[in-house]
Amino acid sequence: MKLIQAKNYEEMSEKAAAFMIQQVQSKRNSVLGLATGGTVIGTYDRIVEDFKQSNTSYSEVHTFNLDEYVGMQPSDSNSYHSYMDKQLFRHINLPEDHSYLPDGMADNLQEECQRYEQLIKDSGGIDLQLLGIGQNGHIGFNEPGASFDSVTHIVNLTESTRKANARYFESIEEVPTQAITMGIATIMKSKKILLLVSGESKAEAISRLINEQIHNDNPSSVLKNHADVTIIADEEALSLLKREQKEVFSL
Ligand SMILES: O=P(O)(O)OC[C@H]1O[C@](O)(CO)[C@@H](O)[C@@H]1O
Repeated sequence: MKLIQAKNYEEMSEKAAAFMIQQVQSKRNSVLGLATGGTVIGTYDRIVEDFKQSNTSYSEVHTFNLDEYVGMQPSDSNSYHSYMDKQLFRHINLPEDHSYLPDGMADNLQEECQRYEQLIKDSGGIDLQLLGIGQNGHIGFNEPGASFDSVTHIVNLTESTRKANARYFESIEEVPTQAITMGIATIMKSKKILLLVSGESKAEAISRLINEQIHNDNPSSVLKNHADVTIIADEEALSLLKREQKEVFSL
């Protein structure tokens, strides 16, 4: 794992956008794995700014999102379909039929999981997967206890994740109880992984990822088994790590 330290959220977002843009510029038909949530919004903003000012083209790129809520219409403002459209897709020249998210409204959710996993395989696999991390160490919606062998599947969301995501809804009761998520094995098959971590609320999660043994109690710890992971984290997120620990991984 490599660690790139950033001063704050803005600097983390700039560095992350530069990393993603570099991927697309070096391989025009990159397959990108994308995440939702608060952490990655600044990164998408900067990718959009760059698109407006430069020649970076997304016309040959394909994207696969990590997850989507079960039982939520794509048109619902809280769906991850809506989030991606609002934050990124409508602002860049990514063809409409090049972006994929799981269909949380599918009649047969099991079949939908298999179909999604197959689509990723058929695309040639993900070149660069962007990840955030949950306070409990989740990646995608792979909650503590998730099997490291899991592929795309349906999950029951933990109370802590529903609480953390309730900020986007009127009340916690409205937060869905299930989601479809890429599994840990799906994520680990990506050729490169970029993990973004920002703020004090994630300090414990990143400290556990670096300090603890690899165990499925902490899903993010599996990333230590991947050959090409870059973490971009800001000072608040790194506040529980000692200087020597940061230096071991720093670029
Ligand atoms: O960036 P946030 O909002 O803290 O969320 C962390 C992670 O949890 C999720 O919301 C769950 O999938 C991811 O989308 C995100 O990367």
